[in-house]
Amino acid sequence: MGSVLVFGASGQLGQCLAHVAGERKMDELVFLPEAEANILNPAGLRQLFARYQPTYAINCAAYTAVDKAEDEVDLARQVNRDGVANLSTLCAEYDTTLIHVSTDFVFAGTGNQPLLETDETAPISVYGLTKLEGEQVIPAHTSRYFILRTSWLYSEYANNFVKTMLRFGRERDELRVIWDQIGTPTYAIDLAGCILTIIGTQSQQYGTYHYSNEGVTSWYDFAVDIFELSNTTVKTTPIRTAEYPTKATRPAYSVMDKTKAKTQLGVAIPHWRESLKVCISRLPAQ
Ligand SMILES: NC(=O)C1=CN([C@@H]2O[C@H](COP(=O)(O)OP(=O)(O)OC[C@H]3O[C@@H](n4cnc5c(N)ncnc54)[C@H](OP(=O)(O)O)[C@@H]3O)[C@@H](O)[C@H]2O)C=CC1
Ligand SMILES: Cc1cn([C@H]2C[C@H](O)[C@@H](COP(=O)(O)OP(=O)(O)O[C@H]3O[C@@H](C)C(=O)[C@@H](O)[C@H]3O)O2)c(=O)[nH]c1=O
Repeated sequence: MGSVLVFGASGQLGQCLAHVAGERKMDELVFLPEAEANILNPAGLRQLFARYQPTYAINCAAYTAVDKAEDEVDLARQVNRDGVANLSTLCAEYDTTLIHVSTDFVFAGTGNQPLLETDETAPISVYGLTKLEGEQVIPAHTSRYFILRTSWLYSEYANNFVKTMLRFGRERDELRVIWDQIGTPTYAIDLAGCILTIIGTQSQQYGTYHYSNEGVTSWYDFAVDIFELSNTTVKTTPIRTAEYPTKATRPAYSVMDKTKAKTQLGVAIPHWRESLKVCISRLPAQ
């Protein structure tokens, strides 16, 4: 096995990949934080590809500030589209398989049935639009790619909804959380495991996949379970999206169907509540 370059290594998913690669004793991964590999710098990227001749490139680098993206359209597009194009070009040139991560926010979220990979995309936010544009540039350069669309990532690393809720639970008397946005949380450790399974099995089932944990919930119900599993007592009130105004609009329904990932990649997917228990047990008690 040749080397595996991980871009955006200091973000949440990058750190989860380091965790799982350590557990699986996969020492071919090279973790590249933005300071060592800016995906907007083609010359710097080229030097890395020339030096490592990677078999795989995993792209965890992204502009993920959903509300801020509404005001920083150009920057979001540069990172989420142009950076992906830079990586795809080099992957084609160096015979490198690209594993890229995308989002449920490529969908409008107006339906009520689990979304298939072939369902129509229609993003309703700048973040979602630029992530879709990133998906679309890849096949123009290479056919050896995996695009994994995931949703509601959380883990013990970096900033995420679980850690925000636990902090608010300590700091506030009452929380108001949206209950009319429905989706599935994903433990980023499980997603990292899926990515490393693709590499470990040298899968050639290229294409676009949905990968979240199993099950369905709302942000409100997710918050209630976070508090229950962490023995946190805080009044939590369900509210409608309209009562929590944000700059970006989020999909109302973004549950994804994972049949393709389970059958073609052979990955087992835990239920979100089981994975949440694992994450909470690993977070330091406050
Ligand atoms: N977080 C979530 O809930 C979800 C995330 N996703 C997708 O999953 C992937 C991983 O997300 P996650 O780990 O949570 O996100 P993070 O925001 O935690 O990590 C993204 C990383 O990318 C880095 N980065 C930004 N710009 C560049 C650049 N030009 N060159 C190199 N690195 C850069 C960031 O560095 P810095 O912090 O220094 O800017 C950060 O370390 C992304 O593609 C995201 O779109 C999909 C669904 C849900
Ligand atoms: C903090 C907070 C959030 N919310 C709502 C707002 C929002 O609808 C939802 C989640 O809020 P957050 O800001 O944590 O997460 P958000 O940035 O919307 O999360 C998204 O990030 C991008 C990167 C993705 O790709 C998506 O899959 C999704 O995970 O919870 C409340 O209702 N009450 C609260 O106190």
